[in-house]
Amino acid sequence: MSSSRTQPGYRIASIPGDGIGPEVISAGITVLKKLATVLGSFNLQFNHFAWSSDYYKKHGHYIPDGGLEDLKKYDAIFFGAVGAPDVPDHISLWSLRLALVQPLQHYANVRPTRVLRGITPPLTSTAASPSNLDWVIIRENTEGEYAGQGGRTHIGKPWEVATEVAIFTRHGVERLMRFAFETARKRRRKKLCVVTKSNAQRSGLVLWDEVAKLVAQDFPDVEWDKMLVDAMTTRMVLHPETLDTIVATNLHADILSDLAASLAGSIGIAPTSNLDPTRANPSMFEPIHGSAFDLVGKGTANPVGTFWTAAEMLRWLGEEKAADWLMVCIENVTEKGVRTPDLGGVAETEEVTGALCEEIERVCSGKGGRGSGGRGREALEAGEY
Ligand SMILES: NC(=O)C1=CN([C@@H]2O[C@H](COP(=O)(O)OP(=O)(O)OC[C@H]3O[C@@H](n4cnc5c(N)ncnc54)[C@H](O)[C@@H]3O)[C@@H](O)[C@H]2O)C=CC1
Ligand SMILES: CC(=O)C(=O)O
Ligand SMILES: [K+]
Ligand SMILES: [Mn+2]
Repeated sequence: MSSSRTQPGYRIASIPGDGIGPEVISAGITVLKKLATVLGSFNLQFNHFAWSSDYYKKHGHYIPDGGLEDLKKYDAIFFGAVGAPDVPDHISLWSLRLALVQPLQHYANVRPTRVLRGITPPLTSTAASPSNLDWVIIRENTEGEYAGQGGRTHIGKPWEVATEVAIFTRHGVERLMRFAFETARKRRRKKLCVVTKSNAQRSGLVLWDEVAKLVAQDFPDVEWDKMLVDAMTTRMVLHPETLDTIVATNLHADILSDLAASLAGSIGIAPTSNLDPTRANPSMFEPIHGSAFDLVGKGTANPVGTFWTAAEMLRWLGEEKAADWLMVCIENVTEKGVRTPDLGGVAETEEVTGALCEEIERVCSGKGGRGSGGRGREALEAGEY
């Protein structure tokens, strides 16, 4: 790779996947390359993997032999989405996304949500204002309801039986709870809400609660509470200011995090990090949304979720400052009103991407100033963001 002795370089495996995945990943790579060029403090090298539903239809598999081992040579994976109208969703999801996060032990799925500058959340009559909707949802990502345990017998017969067994291991729950408490501890409010359903789910979720309580003893500085998942939806809508860090099971957090993104504006803005916190394997970064067949080819997919994802990826790689600057530039663009239709705007994916590249040039190359609209480099260096 091309990194000089003084510059860190990162090898990124990009897997755009299906539907709008390639549209938003291409936008994300454009922005990341721009940022790396303008800052000049690190190098990024992208290698593309064509693993997708089209590839599956040609080859009979999503991940070729040795593919997983290849991926392990990269510093991070930049993923779009998987899912196509002519492949059953459980085949596509299990053959690509879940076929990566499980063996790569991406047990912590991290989903921050807040109201970006300039965006008016859809439910303006509730409390979801920028100052009080600022959350991180930690989703258990390798077991629970998506452990893959189950099966079907007597297929097609009237007496057919199908099982879908949720798996909760003490090891899996404990490592996730530790990660969640640590995340909460690093945030200003040091608050954690443990989402559960231990009234109806009387085994796995009872273990979940017990382990949360045990782990909490090691974090006396974190204020925590417990909430049943059904009631949690109302708390998110009506009392967002009472929440900060949230930990939930694979299924519960999958649902709550789409709700969270929409409360903050749109499913099109939110990022996801699939982390192996031990760093034994490269972690994987993707927007929260899926392949959105309904938007494919229209050029209006919101790329902001992928841009925010790119910032989270840089942060995980150790490029904290670049991540902060990218977020400031993203919010300068949302504040200017260059937005896709899901956010009430008229801009296309390409226009938002172009506006962000211009903003990166303006702010990060030192040309930006406080008076020139949005926030500039001086403000960044003064810590005013
Ligand atoms: N991580 C992954 O790869 C995921 C894959 N999927 C797959 O994606 C396919 C479609 O699933 P859906 O349930 O429809 O979820 P989806 O997230 O693809 O779309 C839900 C709704 O949000 C809108 N939307 C999504 N992303 C957007 C963006 N960037 N900008 C503007 N609007 C956006 C879509 O137009 C649609 O109306 C399925 O095959 C599903 O299995 C779904 C979620 C995650
Ligand atoms: C598959 C899915 O919906 C997710 O990972 O969020
Ligand atoms: K995705
Ligand atoms: Mn989801």
